Amino acid sequence: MRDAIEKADVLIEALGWIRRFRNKVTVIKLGGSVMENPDALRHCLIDIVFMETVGMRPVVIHGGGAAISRAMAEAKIEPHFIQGRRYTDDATLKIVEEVLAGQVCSNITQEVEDIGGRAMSLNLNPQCVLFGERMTLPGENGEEIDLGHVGSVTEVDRATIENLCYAGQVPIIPSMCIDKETGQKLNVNADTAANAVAEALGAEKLVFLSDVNGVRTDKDDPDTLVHSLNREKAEAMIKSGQIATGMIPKVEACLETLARGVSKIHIIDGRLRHSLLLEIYTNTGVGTEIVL
Ligand SMILES: Nc1ncnc2c1ncn2[C@@H]1O[C@H](COP(=O)(O)OP(=O)(O)O)[C@@H](O)[C@H]1O
Ligand SMILES: CC(=O)N[C@@H](CCC(=O)OP(=O)(O)O)C(=O)O
Repeated sequence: MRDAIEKADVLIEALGWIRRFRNKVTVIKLGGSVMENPDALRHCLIDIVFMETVGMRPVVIHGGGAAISRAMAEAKIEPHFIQGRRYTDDATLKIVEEVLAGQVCSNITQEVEDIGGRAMSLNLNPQCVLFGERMTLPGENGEEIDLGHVGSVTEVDRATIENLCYAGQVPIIPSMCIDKETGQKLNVNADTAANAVAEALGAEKLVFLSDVNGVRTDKDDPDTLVHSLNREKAEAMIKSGQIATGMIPKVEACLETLARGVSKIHIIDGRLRHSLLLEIYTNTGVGTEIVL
């Protein structure tokens, strides 16, 4: 009986949060690293179906960097990353599209349906909701670094995403966009895509599900988790090399998005069972909160 009462207590604790986030959009970025673990992915998707069922409006943006690199290895193409972004030539773009807009997006959509939720894949064919333009990165001496077919999102089809949400469907969006002027498909870093969508939708929350417990001062030591990270500290950690690889675009994009009005951003461990529910529906904060 005591166990049952404790379970009911948990539901009551969630009640306030369920009310607070009812009808509010939360953008969830599913990192490729967490999707490498099918059990972890399944539990993340169960949490997302729960959120939708209790009236939240979850929107999923997914990456798939590890799966792309694997497919490239099979095709004997060496991946090349510049400041956390994949240099994308024609052959790489073809693989990115097959893996992200094809396999990964379909797998997530199918799995949400298998769990009992409703999902809609917004891959490029036939429906694209992310539009953008080719981007470059600034080099050390002020020159522009070319990344090939890599883009940044400049326009989000908000109406399509919101209509799906309000019809009880979870939109599943791969991190690719189309350049409206040229029709060219572009590879987008999934963290920057998630930030663009959160900003365009005026999301209440943006949550990154990764394969680490958050930002750490020593990237290999989970005990060095930084619970709250502001711009000054983030910039210093990037400069010193403490924040490296894929964590750089994630943190940079989060700081930009906060400055543009999304109020809550968290990086949490998608491998920790129910980390998403813990973050949203309990008083136990997990991971790193990014603040201005
Ligand atoms: N300071 C840091 N704290 C935590 N992780 C870091 C840090 N610096 C670099 N990383 C790396 O960033 C990775 C997460 O980014 P990324 O590989 O892009 O994953 P995801 O697929 O979840 O976006 C971690 O697995 C870790 O290796
Ligand atoms: C331009 C660029 O780097 N695009 C990424 C898109 C996928 C991604 O970001 O996946 P994760 O979230 O798993 O890292 C890439 O090609 O890997």
